[in-house]
Formats: sequence, structure tokens, C-alpha cells
Amino acid sequence: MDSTTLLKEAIKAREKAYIPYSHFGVGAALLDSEGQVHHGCNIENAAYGPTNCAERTAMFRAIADGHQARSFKAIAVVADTEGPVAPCGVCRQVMVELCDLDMLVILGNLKGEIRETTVRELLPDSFGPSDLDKVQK
Ligand SMILES: O=c1ccn([C@H]2C[C@H](O)[C@@H](CO)O2)c(=O)[nH]1
Ligand SMILES: [Zn+2]
Repeated sequence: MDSTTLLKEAIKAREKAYIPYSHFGVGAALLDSEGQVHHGCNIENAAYGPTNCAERTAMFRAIADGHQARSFKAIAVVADTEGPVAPCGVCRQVMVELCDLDMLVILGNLKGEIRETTVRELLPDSFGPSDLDKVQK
């Protein structure tokens, strides 16, 4: 599946965003190793803090559906931004946990502007699962 097709899936996912506070809709589409696409949207909360971003919704949904961490092929994220959307720091950290560091991340907007990057590029020098093995014995 090409980047434009996955971004179109993210645009469809964005239509489901629950955004009564920010009115800032975000959609994500996560491609798994079998070619299936998992949709995510942002889901806000009156207490603000419990808000879940579109990227995390898609990743958590795929994991909860039984897909293996770090087996995903790509994630596309879209918002109605000037220039491609920038994932927040929390989502970047969750990508480090659940996706391969070299996984393709496709960032876009509704104007069709696209930036292709990787998890590693979005969060360089990250703290990940293998760092827990590096504790002093
Ligand atoms: O990459 C991003 C950036 C922001 N948001 C959400 C969180 C909140 O609902 C709204 C404004 O921050 O956008 C996402 O879902 N993904
Ligand atoms: Zn986020």
C-alpha cells in the first residue's frame, strides 16, 4: 500500500474524531504486516488530561486486536494543519515502544502535503525497551 492510500485511510479515520474542546481533528491509519489497516482518531475529555491522540488510538487498537508490537509497516497521520501534522511527544514515545525504529511514518494534511519520516527521526536518542536491560548489576 502506498503512502497516499494510507493517508486517505487516515483522512477517513479523522472523521470519527471526538473533539468537543479543541475542534482539532486528527486521524491515523496503521498498516500491519498482513496489509490490514487500523484506524485511530483523537478522543478528547472534559478533564483534558485523559485525551487520547489519533496515533495512540490506532496503535492501542491494533495491539488490543492481537497484533504484535514492532510488526507494523507504516503509520499515516493527518490533520487540517498548515504543513504536515507533527505527532506529540507522548505518541512519539509510544511509537518507540510499539513500532520498529525504522518504521515509515507518513505525516500529512488535508491539502495533500506529505512528509515521510521514521520513528527514529521523530524521536532521536530515545529511551526504549532495551534500555531497561542496561541497569547496573
Ligand atoms: O499528532 C497529534 C497532535 C494532536 N492530537 C490531538 C490531541 C488533542 O485532541 C488535539 C489538540 O492537541 O489534537 C493528535 O491526536 N495527534
Ligand atoms: Zn499524541
